[in-house]
Amino acid sequence: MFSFLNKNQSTGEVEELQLDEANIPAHVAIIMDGNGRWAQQRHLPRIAGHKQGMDTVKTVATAASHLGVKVLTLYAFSTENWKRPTAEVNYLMKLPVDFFGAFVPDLIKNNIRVKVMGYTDKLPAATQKAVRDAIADTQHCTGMVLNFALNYGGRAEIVTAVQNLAEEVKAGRLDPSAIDEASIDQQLMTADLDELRDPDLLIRTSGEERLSNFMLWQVAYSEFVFTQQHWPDFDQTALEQAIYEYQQRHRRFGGL
Ligand SMILES: CCc1cc(N2CCCCCC2)n2ncc(-c3ccc(F)cc3)c2n1
Repeated sequence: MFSFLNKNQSTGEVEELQLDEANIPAHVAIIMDGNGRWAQQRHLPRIAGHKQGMDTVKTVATAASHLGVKVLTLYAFSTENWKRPTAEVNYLMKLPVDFFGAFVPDLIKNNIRVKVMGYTDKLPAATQKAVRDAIADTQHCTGMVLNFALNYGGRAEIVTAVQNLAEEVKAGRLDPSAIDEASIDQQLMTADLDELRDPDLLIRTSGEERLSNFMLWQVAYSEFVFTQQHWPDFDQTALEQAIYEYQQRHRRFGGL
């Protein structure tokens, strides 16, 4: 059992809650929202929120790994984020470079492997190199997979999958009647996660209750937990609270 202290929202009392170690979600996906608002509330530039948010990535990845999560997917940059101010996009594109220098040694100590899904060929060369280095330097790790969604969009992912299948049909290698859910699963960017492709739990921080084009196919059966704190304020306790909420919905009572 993992126990943690929780402030009861209705009574205000602090209570000790337990997580069921046998019911930890294998794949947790997080939409890391609220970085800009966190900064603005402190009269800081928006990029200060992104920088603080990167520290939260390390805290939450370490906590998830210790809890026994097998895949942690983080929505770091969407295909829509290119519309943000140029200065902010340029800053964001440097974060994987900073991450690689600052956090990869700690990830290796925690046996955490970095994976990235998205249209990374559209990223600046220095960003692509940092991503390749983070993947290469952690590929020997056998613990939790830390999967960054980078220049990722759920609809674009499905369009690419359909285009690939259409090419197979056009080449005479696939009959349309043979296309099923498994065929599409195999064309998605999560295919190499095998039976851990689909998030068991999707968390979105900062109060918004939207998917924002994230893993649209894979979250078909996921539990959604929306939390109020901005991503830079998210921490191990917030993760434990979200998993506790997930477990209340997935009460197994000893069954499967
Ligand atoms: C390129 C956009 C971006 C933004 C970002 N933020 C900003 C958004 C939300 C808060 C977290 C910090 N992070 N944090 C880690 C990475 C990262 C990505 C790939 C990789 F291989 C290693 C690290 C990252 N990438």
